[in-house]
Amino acid sequence: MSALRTVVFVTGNMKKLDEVRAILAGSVEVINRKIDLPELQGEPNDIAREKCRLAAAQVGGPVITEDTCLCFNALKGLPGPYIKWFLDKLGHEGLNNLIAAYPDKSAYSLCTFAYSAGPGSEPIVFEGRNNGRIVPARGPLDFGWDPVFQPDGYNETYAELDKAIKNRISHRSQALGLLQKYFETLDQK
Ligand SMILES: O=P(O)(O)OP(=O)(O)OP(=O)(O)OC[C@H]1O[C@@H](n2cnc3c(O)ncnc32)[C@H](O)[C@@H]1O
Ligand SMILES: [Mg+2]
Repeated sequence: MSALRTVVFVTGNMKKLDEVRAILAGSVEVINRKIDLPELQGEPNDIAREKCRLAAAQVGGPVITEDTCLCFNALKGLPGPYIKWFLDKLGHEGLNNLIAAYPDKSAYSLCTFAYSAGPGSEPIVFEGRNNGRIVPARGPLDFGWDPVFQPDGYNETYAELDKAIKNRISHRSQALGLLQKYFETLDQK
């Protein structure tokens, strides 16, 4: 059997780290570096790439980074990459209020992982997306906007779902599935 691949994941968010470790368990060993990286404004893809370039430069070696968006269709994709600040300022109720005037409560969670082989090496991005809708908060309050996002096909919010189910269907697990496939192609070289 080949040795586990080890990768440095630069994030300040320990809940993300827990999920990434759970999803990649048995295939990739994840080492955390907690560096607060500045984040660009703009499109999710560009934000994710730039975050990864900065992380690779700081770490001086191969890294992964991740940027998560929560996009409301009634608001043409906003708050998107700015969800962290909207959630901080408005809370779960405020997120619901943002779209109170719109009949369309549909939303999607979008996760963009970026991998750089090291400083100067152009990041490669892997996107995962899960459709759902915004609901009044239900379930444990310990991870971001999980209580207000109900994925399509489920009667529970992300927060209410068993962690193993969230980790099977989430934006994050879909993006990591693509990253794992990419790592497999590297292993074959
Ligand atoms: O250091 P980084 O990796 O940037 O960590 P962060 O917490 O700043 O994360 P983002 O910049 O990607 O902002 C995403 C926001 O969405 C939250 N979030 C991320 N993934 C989530 C998930 O799966 N469920 C609920 N909330 C999530 C997270 O707590 C932030 O408030
Ligand atoms: Mg961040």
